[in-house]
Amino acid sequence: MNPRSDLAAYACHPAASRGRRHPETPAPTRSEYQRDRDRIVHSTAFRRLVYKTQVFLNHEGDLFRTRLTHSLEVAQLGRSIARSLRIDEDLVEAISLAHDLGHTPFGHAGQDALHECMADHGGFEHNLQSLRVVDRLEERYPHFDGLNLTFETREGILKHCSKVHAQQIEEAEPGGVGGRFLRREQPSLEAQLCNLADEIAYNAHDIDDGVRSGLITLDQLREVPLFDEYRHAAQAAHPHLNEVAMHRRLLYEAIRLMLSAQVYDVIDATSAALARAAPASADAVRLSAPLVCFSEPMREQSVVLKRFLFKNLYRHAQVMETTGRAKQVVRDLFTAYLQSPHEMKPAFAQQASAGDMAVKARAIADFIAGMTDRFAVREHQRLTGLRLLD
Ligand SMILES: Nc1nc2c(ncn2[C@H]2C[C@H](O)[C@@H](COP(=O)(O)OP(=O)(O)OP(=O)(O)O)O2)c(=O)[nH]1
Repeated sequence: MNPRSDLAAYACHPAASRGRRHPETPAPTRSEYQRDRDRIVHSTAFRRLVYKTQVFLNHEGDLFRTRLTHSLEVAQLGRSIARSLRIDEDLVEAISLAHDLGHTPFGHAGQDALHECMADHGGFEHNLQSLRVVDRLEERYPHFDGLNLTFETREGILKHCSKVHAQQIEEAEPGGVGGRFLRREQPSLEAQLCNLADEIAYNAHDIDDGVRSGLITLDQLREVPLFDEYRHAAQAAHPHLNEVAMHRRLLYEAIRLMLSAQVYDVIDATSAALARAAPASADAVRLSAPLVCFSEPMREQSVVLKRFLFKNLYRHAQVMETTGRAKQVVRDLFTAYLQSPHEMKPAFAQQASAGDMAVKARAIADFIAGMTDRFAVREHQRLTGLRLLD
């Protein structure tokens, strides 16, 4: 091991990685986690994120977040916190950029519909699918499937996992990334940080996209104390932002202040938790509760913001209406490929015809999950003659 003085003892040190499933010669100039990050950025699944829904369907507007811009924002927030905590920024970046690779087209609507279609075949879950993408579905290297990422990046990607799935992963890969769910252990600090950065990022950008879309208003946001506090701070510091023509800048400034406050809060609360727990190694952070955390008041405020977004944006009638049509597209695609697997790309068609019903269903789920929104819409039109989404 080659300890790096910029990293704390509790950080994941790349030279002490638990390694890759297929051994490879180390890169001459890059750390193992840099190499993971680079593999993710060059993957096909990563490029597809640009045309995948975060909340608003991809065709609804060019300026809304997509899974790609969301992942970049998570990486940005994660890296800046990681540097302050002296944990590995490259690992945080790799996990952040890969955490949503398994998302279906049409965001939560697509995932829910695919989960229903797969009810008799083990279901569908985007976290498991993200791992499946980096472990199996990417086809880029001569001697292995997937990207052959390090244990630490793969473990960070698998944010949630049921006991049943964890057991299956553990049987296939003893001592692997499923084990911590069976032992009820937290992952590395880098992975813990990505989970929180994900939440901070989407809470902030969904306010921005929600107001941009007109589905929520600045006035409504008065009921969210976290946002309201920084809106008032922005108005007090810059009175000209009260003019109606300046309201977009007011929104940005309030979000900017809110983001900064959350970042500093995580740094302070986590530093205090680390000081109390005093973990002497990367393994010593694997406790039952996360060490990367908000302070209690910030956590409570963040929950209020989340609830507001859920009620007023994610369950808005207009979002629900497109959600219904997006689910129909996914269900119809699944039915069409079940009847005619040869309509899929050859690799998936071949897979579907090579096994029993469960193998066939999984091949169809993999094919659909990999689609971008617009590819799914076009494919649906080709197979059904209907255009449900424009
Ligand atoms: N349209 C819609 N969007 C939702 C819903 N629930 C969450 N979202 C939005 C909020 C965020 O922009 C994003 C977060 O979803 P993710 O799938 O990335 O995170 P989630 O916490 O559901 O899963 P995760 O813990 O990351 O595995 O999706 C929903 O029911 N409908």
